Amino acid sequence: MKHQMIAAEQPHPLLPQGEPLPGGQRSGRPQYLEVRNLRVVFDGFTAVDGVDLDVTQGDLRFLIGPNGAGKTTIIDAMTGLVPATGSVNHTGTEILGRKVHQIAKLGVGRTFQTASVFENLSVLQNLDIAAGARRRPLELLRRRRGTDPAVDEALEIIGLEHLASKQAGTLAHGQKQWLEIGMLLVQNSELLLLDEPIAGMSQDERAQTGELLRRIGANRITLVIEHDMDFVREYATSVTVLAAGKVLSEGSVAQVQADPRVQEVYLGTTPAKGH
Ligand SMILES: Nc1ncnc2c1ncn2[C@@H]1O[C@H](COP(=O)(O)OP(=O)(O)OP(=O)(O)O)[C@@H](O)[C@H]1O
Repeated sequence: MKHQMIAAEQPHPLLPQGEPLPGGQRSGRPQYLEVRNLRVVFDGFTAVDGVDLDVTQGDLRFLIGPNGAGKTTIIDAMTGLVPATGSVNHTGTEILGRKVHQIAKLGVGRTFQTASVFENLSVLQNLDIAAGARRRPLELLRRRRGTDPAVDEALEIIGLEHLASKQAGTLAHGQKQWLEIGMLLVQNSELLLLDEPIAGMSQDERAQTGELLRRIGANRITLVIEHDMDFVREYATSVTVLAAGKVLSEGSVAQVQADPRVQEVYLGTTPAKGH
């Protein structure tokens, strides 16, 4: 299937703009995520214990921490999957307490550890369905007359143009994850919450995913949960370390790695006196 070329003189908001930077965009009015005192309690067990987070558009923030630290629960709370208290502000709009589909409509997109694509449909059909979620009636009418530029752009960005007509269920593990990310792109998700996107990937797929995150992270707010420290070192522009439901440390990769509290949590070493 032939896809429409993207006119260079008409950049679409999906197209990458530069590279992610520590601290995110510093000019204009960047979008932001501001989490305050986020708390999730399961039957008396506090899984997320008063978390504050600030992430600016253009920053590629990684959320790391030992098993059970509360990383996935934070994303679940932000996307309406578990009840929480506190505040989650997406560029001036409070999203905590809203329903899952309302949060998605407010530009918040997430992926799961296991990709959730429609296995029996083609790559293109998956993207088309995702795009349908954001189309207005006029756009739906226009859609019937040709391909949706946003779908073509997403195919290009995730590198699956050559597999557009392939059944999603037959894709390699990494390709499914990229398709899921593509589905968020066509929904115009401005805030991306990605839960261990490289889990189970080959070395090649990891590198390609890292480059994909760089391409899409430059003009979005991106929070990535990750365990693989080599990947974090390579691609994070900033890191938040979580332990026992609380933020333990935050900063550049070098800063958090040098933090004795982080070393203690990861390696069980005793922090030096005075820290
Ligand atoms: N639905 C639930 N009911 C009860 N406890 C839960 C529920 N979901 C998570 N927990 C508990 O909350 C804590 C945080 O879990 P969470 O999955 O957020 O950790 P995580 O940092 O993402 O861990 P991992 O890196 O292993 O995925 C864990 O102790 C977990 O057992």
